[in-house]
Amino acid sequence: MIVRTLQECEQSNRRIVSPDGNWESTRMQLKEDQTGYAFNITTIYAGKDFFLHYKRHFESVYCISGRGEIESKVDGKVYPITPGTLYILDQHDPHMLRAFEELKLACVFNPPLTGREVHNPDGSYDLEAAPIEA
Ligand SMILES: CC(=O)NCC[C@H](N)C(=O)O
Repeated sequence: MIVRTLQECEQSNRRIVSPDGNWESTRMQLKEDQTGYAFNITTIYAGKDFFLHYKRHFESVYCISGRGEIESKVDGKVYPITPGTLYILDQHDPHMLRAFEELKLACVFNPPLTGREVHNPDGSYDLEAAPIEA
């Protein structure tokens, strides 16, 4: 069994701040845990509006707090994000993410993140980013 707290993870190199200034994410569970998926607590900063496209990952995102929306760039549909909303990117869907207020999100990735992923210019993550201790 592995037990970690958000507080201890936030105070370690598991907390990644996006260089584009849009978000930060605390990587609580990673590939090195050998479970086949990763679990992160992500904060999207208020007012941010940006493009994401996980070409090599599936992601499920559960809203804990805040208010925003997700727009599919496949069909243009817009879905509100409020506490209790889960969106599942099961088709590697390109999308816009908008935070009207700061969003606190619980995010699961398959395949698992390796540690220091930040977005490529095309909105994707690489499959093997540097580990957190790098
Ligand atoms: C919702 C989303 O994908 N935000 C970007 C950060 C990501 N959740 C991560 O933890 O790397």
